[in-house]
Amino acid sequence: MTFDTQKGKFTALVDVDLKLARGEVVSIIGHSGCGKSTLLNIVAGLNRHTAGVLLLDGKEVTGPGPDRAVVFQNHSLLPWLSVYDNVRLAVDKVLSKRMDRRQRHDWTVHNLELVGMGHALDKHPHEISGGMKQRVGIARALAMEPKILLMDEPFGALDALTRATLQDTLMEIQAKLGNTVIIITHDVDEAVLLSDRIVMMTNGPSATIGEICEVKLDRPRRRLELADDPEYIRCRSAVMRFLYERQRHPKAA
Ligand SMILES: Nc1ncnc2c1ncn2[C@@H]1O[C@H](COP(=O)(O)OP(=O)(O)OP(=O)(O)O)[C@@H](O)[C@H]1O
Repeated sequence: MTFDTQKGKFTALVDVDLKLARGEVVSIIGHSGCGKSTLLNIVAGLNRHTAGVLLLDGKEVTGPGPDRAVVFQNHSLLPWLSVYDNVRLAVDKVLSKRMDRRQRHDWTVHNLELVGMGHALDKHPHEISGGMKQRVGIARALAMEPKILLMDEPFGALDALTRATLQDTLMEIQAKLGNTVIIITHDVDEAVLLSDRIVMMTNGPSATIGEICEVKLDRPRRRLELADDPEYIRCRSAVMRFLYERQRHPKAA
């Protein structure tokens, strides 16, 4: 991925070769500015990659589409619409050919209930907490039945307790629905807790995949039980070593 900038060409990513299995949860971790969002935006179709190819179910994708829904760090809800209408808008846009009005209503409510927001359908974004807004954002993304759920630091702006609750919600939903998820995070514990694989990016410019850690922990995962688990500790220190030993100095890397 090369950007044209005022100072000339800037190569953000090179040779990123990654294949996800259906139902897999993969997190992307790396220092600030290494190109995580750029990579996610390529998958989302928001960035047009300048070389290489992106395949989904064997077909090339070249732009955004409802088969890839994004949850951003800052919810991106429409402030003038209720919680219900924020999700309903996406449902109407994506599913009106397949579902009649009644079904679209039920589907909207169902997805909000799935994330624990069934009690706040008529509230507006300014009336609910940051964690609740993220829940609505996740409901909106899930309601589009994407093949891949793309999450760009979805819990990064939340306090630690709310973050933990939402991580648990995400794991419960993923266990139920089998979603394929790519999640960007800065949080090593979050990466180990949520992921089947952790993709560690080298520092930019010309960032690439440095290492991949496979997390061989059974599901469901419970954070308290994991703290002393040898596999948890192994993955955690593998990521820490990568980030703070090998990729510590951006220039040298
Ligand atoms: N549209 C653009 N034009 C020029 N350069 C860009 C553009 N988008 C991103 N970059 C550059 O690409 C590099 C990667 O940016 P990106 O936002 O993907 O990093 P990141 O790993 O997501 O960072 P952070 O963790 O801080 O969010 C940065 O050097 C950034 O300045």
